[in-house]
Amino acid sequence: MFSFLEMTVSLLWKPFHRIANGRLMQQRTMSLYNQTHGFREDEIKAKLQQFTGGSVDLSKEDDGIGILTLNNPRFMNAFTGTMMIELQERVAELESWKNGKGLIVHGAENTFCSGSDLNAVRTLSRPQDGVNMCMFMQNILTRLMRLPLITVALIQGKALGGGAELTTACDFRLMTSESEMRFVHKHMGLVPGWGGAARLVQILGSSPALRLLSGAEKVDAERALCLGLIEAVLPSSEERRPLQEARTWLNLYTKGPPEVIQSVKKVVSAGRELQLETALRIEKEIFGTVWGGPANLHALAQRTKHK
Ligand SMILES: CC[C@@H](C(=O)O)C(=O)SCCNC(=O)CCNC(=O)[C@H](O)C(C)(C)COP(=O)(O)OP(=O)(O)OC[C@H]1O[C@@H](n2cnc3c(N)ncnc32)[C@H](O)[C@@H]1OP(=O)(O)O
Repeated sequence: MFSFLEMTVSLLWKPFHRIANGRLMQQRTMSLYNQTHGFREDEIKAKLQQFTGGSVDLSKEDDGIGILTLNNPRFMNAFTGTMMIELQERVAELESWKNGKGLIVHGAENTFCSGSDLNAVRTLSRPQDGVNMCMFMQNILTRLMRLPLITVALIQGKALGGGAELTTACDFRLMTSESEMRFVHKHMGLVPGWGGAARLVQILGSSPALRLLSGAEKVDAERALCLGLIEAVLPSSEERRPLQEARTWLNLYTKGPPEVIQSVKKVVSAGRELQLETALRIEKEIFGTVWGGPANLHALAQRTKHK
């Protein structure tokens, strides 16, 4: 089974870059699981629709930074079934955001997310229901991870279970000093199912990942920074200022035209997921979409000195 980017390489690279970019986007949105894996998306969505409450809100700002808010604070922003479906819809919107450069994922009312809604989990207790929900969320979080945007999880309060897994699907994580991440799955007789284990190993290496999963250890901001799980501990812990601090941090990496920022993320995604030669070919093709482009020609005309 070819990965979405390896299939991209097999495409004839046409001189009309917009066609190529369009195909790149199409490949990016291809799902990990489909009917050949026994995944019946309509069936799982019909089940998830029964578990209502909360919302996943998206604000696409003029500066190219999106704010994705997990909004179910009465229940610590736990993911209801309808929130899982809304997350899929928001990710699809972001995949086609031409002026997008960055995304901050956070929770409402000073806490991140406490994982799946346990009321839904108790009802979806048949093994196949769990596997179907797992494939549904892995499809979404893989598409989130592959967005051509620089993504940051802003962790305030608690990121537990699937909430902790969601943070690993972002490029970066920022925590406030009183926040906590915890992969509690072992205490539920489970392992991560939304892809959090595989991504945690990629982020930390297998030994630290095994400790956090087998110990279901509380990870505070200081320890997360020491592990390399987060980029920075934000100075403020009250409700609203951390979001501004996260925007300021993200702005350090999203200065520039959207097409350039998106291309930077695409070449890094290729290097992160693909065999070297395939990644090199993708890099070459993405390079071809920006070489001689408006940003490149403007920079050349400026005789810029990078002091
Ligand atoms: C693949 C992973 C995925 C899965 O297996 O499907 C999962 O993520 S499973 C869920 C894993 N998450 C948890 O087990 C967290 C459970 N919650 C807690 O441990 C605590 O609530 C907390 C998050 C540490 C917060 O504790 P506290 O500050 O004491 O607040 P409360 O416990 O009173 O919570 C307030 C309110 O919210 C409800 N709540 C919290 N988390 C969930 C949840 N995941 N699902 C449903 N409801 C949740 C909690 O029950 C309280 O409601 P009331 O009891 O009605 O007041």
